[in-house]
Amino acid sequence: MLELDSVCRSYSGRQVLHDVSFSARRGKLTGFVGGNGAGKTTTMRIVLGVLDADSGDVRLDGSPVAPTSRGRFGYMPEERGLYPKMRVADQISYLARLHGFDRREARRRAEALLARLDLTERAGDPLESLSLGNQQRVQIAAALIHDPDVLILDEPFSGLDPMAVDVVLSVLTEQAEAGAVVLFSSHQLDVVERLCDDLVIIGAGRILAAGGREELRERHGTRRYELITEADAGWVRDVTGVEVDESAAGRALFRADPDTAQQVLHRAVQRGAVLHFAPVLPSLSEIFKDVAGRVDERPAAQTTAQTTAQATRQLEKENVR
Ligand SMILES: Nc1ncnc2c1ncn2[C@@H]1O[C@H](COP(=O)(O)OP(=O)(O)OP(=O)(O)O)[C@@H](O)[C@H]1O
Repeated sequence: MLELDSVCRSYSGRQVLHDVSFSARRGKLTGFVGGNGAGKTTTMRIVLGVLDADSGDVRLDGSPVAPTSRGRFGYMPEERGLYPKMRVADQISYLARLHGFDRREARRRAEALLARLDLTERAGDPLESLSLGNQQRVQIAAALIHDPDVLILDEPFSGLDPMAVDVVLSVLTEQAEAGAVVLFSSHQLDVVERLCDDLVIIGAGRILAAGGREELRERHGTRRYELITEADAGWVRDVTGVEVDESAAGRALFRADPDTAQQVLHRAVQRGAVLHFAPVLPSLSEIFKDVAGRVDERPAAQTTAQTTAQATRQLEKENVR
């Protein structure tokens, strides 16, 4: 498990990370979500050791990350750093050689990985002649060439078409299933929601929420209920304690406490056949708005202390699990 514990960082006296604490489990895909400037890249660079934290710790499997273990880290940076004029396969096998593989093994690894990423046909072309989406797949190959134990990717899915997302996802999932930590940042909440097991939400340099996807959906946001009946469901609007968000003919999507929701169900049964009744958990974008909104509403002086306490509780819960 990769753990960050109270990591702080400032640039020129301006603090951009405030007691950042979270963990990413081996075998799982962990999505690191936040808006522009939230602190994702800074956090990832600290994990990789290319940037120092002002305070706090980064641990892998309970021990501080040593420079030698960082050799088993793979990184796909936000600013893509490959050689535009070099042929794709040459580039990837060159990186493999830098990781210590002999020429034959480096070539074998490069070919296998490019095939896995559907890039065999482009293996002999200069990188710059590929579409941006295909260049991005090459970047992913570069991060994976040495079978990293910890894989950190900055926006790996941005700019990929849905088929490419699926290809990259299956490669990352294989890496996680082989026991790696896989942490990637993204702005695309819908993509992260679909792909990740675990989520970490950061806003203005503070961890706002962290945990398993379903656990977060249970814990945050507004729980709603969906009722579909054969009869008209317009009467739901008149039930005390109910706020209807959407209604059409036999369907109502409403907010209510659990007891009131049960009352609605009983009344619906009395009125006719109930085709469907179920709680609707919030989407990740609803959770994101909920937790980000709550931070914005806090007085500035309270924010750090409260968020730290919240992040610590989350970490404790995760350690218990
Ligand atoms: N080298 C730097 N010098 C000064 N400030 C920096 C530097 N790098 C980042 N920052 C600031 O630190 C904050 C966090 O930036 P960071 O790049 O970590 O965010 P991010 O979540 O990755 O954003 P994005 O999604 O836009 O890439 C921002 O306010 C940014 O302006």
